[in-house]
Amino acid sequence: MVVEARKLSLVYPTADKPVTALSEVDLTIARGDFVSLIGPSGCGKTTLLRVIADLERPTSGQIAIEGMTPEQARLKRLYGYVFQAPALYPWRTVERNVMLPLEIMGIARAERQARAREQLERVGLSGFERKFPWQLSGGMQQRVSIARALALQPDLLLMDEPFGALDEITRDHLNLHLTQLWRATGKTCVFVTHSIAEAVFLSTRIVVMSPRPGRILDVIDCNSLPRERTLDIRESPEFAAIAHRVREGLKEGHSYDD
Ligand SMILES: Nc1ncnc2c1ncn2[C@@H]1O[C@H](COP(=O)(O)OP(=O)(O)OP(=O)(O)O)[C@@H](O)[C@H]1O
Repeated sequence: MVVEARKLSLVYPTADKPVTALSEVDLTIARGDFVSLIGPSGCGKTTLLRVIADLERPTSGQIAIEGMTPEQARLKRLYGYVFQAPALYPWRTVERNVMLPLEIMGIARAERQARAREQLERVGLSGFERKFPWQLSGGMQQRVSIARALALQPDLLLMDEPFGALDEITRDHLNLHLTQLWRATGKTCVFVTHSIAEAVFLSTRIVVMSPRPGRILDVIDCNSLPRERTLDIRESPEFAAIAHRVREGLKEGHSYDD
């Protein structure tokens, strides 16, 4: 298992009263899975992703990443993390943004550049190496941040609503791109989203979370959909059936506020 969490709880101590963000979460993620976390705003999706990434420590429960503690996994750079906003340095070119984590790791310049170019090609940005982030669209910037996460050659890719701020057409395009990239690389992905359609389109499994404190209400298998996904699968009855089950799960948690 790439991720194994047992009875994971996390309470944020705040000035007035403690906030329970996660409550007894059990989750296992196998190699090559694409798992989406979906749930209402504030239900603890980002917190769960941050616990996997060792950016937060759980208050109780256990979590292992490839059999290691999250800290060991972080130090071994087993994961790449893509944030909600692209978080690129405006004074660095696209290529030098992708090279930055490799620079920090002390990787030689030639290798850094080769890896950055390879990953930029993977996300369809060959030819943009020397541009600055502000010369690119929002969708392209987010592809740069995916390339940056991939440049570390992680086993696990953690993505926190990477396409949330983009228009629907760009989002469709990037979803298609991401599913192709996932198939080509065989990476394990954990993806936070608010969008039912996006979760169904991308995932092998969807984890439906309750409003705060975040608990897991349902884990939905998406393998009735073909592994190779094209945008037209969204018109299929299998797609509709899975989307329906996600919606029902969210409703059960009294969280469906559309
Ligand atoms: N550092 C913190 N200190 C105190 N409370 C926090 C902290 N970080 C998050 N919270 C609270 O914990 C709960 C879960 O937050 P989290 O960001 O994990 O939710 P989310 O599901 O990712 O939300 P969204 O979909 O809006 O991004 C929220 O109520 C949030 O206000």
